[in-house]
Amino acid sequence: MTSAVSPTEPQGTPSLSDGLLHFPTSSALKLEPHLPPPRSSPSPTITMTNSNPNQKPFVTLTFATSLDSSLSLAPGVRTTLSGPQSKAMTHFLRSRHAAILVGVGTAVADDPGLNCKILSPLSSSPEGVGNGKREQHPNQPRPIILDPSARWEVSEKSKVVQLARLKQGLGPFIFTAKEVGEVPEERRAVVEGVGGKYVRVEGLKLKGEGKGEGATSRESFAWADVLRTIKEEGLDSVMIEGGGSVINSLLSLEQAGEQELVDSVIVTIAPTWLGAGGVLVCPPRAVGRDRQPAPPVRLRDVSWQPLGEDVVLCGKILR
Ligand SMILES: NC(=O)C1=CN([C@@H]2O[C@H](COP(=O)(O)OP(=O)(O)OC[C@H]3O[C@@H](n4cnc5c(N)ncnc54)[C@H](O)[C@@H]3O)[C@@H](O)[C@H]2O)C=CC1
Ligand SMILES: Nc1nc(O)c(N)c(N[C@@H]2O[C@H](COP(=O)(O)O)[C@@H](O)[C@H]2O)n1
Repeated sequence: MTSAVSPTEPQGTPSLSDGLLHFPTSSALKLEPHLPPPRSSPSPTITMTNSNPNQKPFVTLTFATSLDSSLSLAPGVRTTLSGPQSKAMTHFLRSRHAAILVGVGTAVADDPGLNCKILSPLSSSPEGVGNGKREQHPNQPRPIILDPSARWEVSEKSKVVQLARLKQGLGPFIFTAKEVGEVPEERRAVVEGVGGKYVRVEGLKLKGEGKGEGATSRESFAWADVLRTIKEEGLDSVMIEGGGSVINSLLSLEQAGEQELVDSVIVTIAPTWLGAGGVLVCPPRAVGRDRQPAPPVRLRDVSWQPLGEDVVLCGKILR
């Protein structure tokens, strides 16, 4: 971790007095080959459904990791890994995606804002000399929370709700296996009151883990169903931020060569070891038909960009 920064403390950013972040154009240009096409207009408050729902959205897998592949010190502990410059990079990515997806574990642990705090390009410089005003970027991503059993106790106090109320972000779409009528009425009212909604995803599967005594099962959507639902909501691109269970389940599909869902991978690597007990990015190793380990997943078209004390790795999954 950086010299003066505690990983569990909120960290300083290259923000100006109003909290807005600046990401230099020169750094943004280096990311361009790894991004979806620019969004033409700000996200509408009411999303239009897509006329061609059969394709999937552009999928960017992006997260910040330590040198020992940890996303956080422990499950449920919000942990700062990105330094100021790479944090600004993440918020730039948020301006370039129609949606941002996290699992309910992250929503509960982090109470995230899931908005974009990048300065509007109309402000044209950190000092705001463009149109003379300093404004937040107009392209806000739609927060999506994967919450099959609707366990997230979203309320007026949730950061994502507060930001949407202030028009500094969009209301969340909560992907659940529940019928909308089964979701507690007060939570539904909060979410719908800021332009969000509960979205029922079909095709929930029970995944068994372990055998015999102590075996558990957990509910999981097929990723193809999640992505199709995102596209049907009129959202053409999604950045998948975490946490561990979301990232590992997505990577395990790529690892097994079962499905090719991820278009781009953008990882911030921070110069720190979080130690044992963290939430790891470590997908299960794929096994071939002969029961031997399958070739591991690798990135191609790789680029590395130092940002402050971190390095940002971009690539595409080698097919
Ligand atoms: N460093 C970073 O960039 C990030 C760090 N984090 C950290 O990760 C930790 C949370 O990670 P986890 O505990 O693994 O929780 P998680 O955020 O991955 O959520 C797990 C839950 O999401 C749901 N889920 C996941 N995959 C699903 C699927 N295919 N279908 C349906 N539902 C699905 C399930 O309900 C599951 O219990 C937190 O400590 C958080 O701070 C989270 C995001 C980014
Ligand atoms: N890029 C990045 N760097 C870190 O150090 C992080 N801890 C995270 N976490 C992700 O960002 C969310 C919190 O940020 P906001 O409140 O939404 O601004 C958190 O929930 C993770 O998804 N990311």
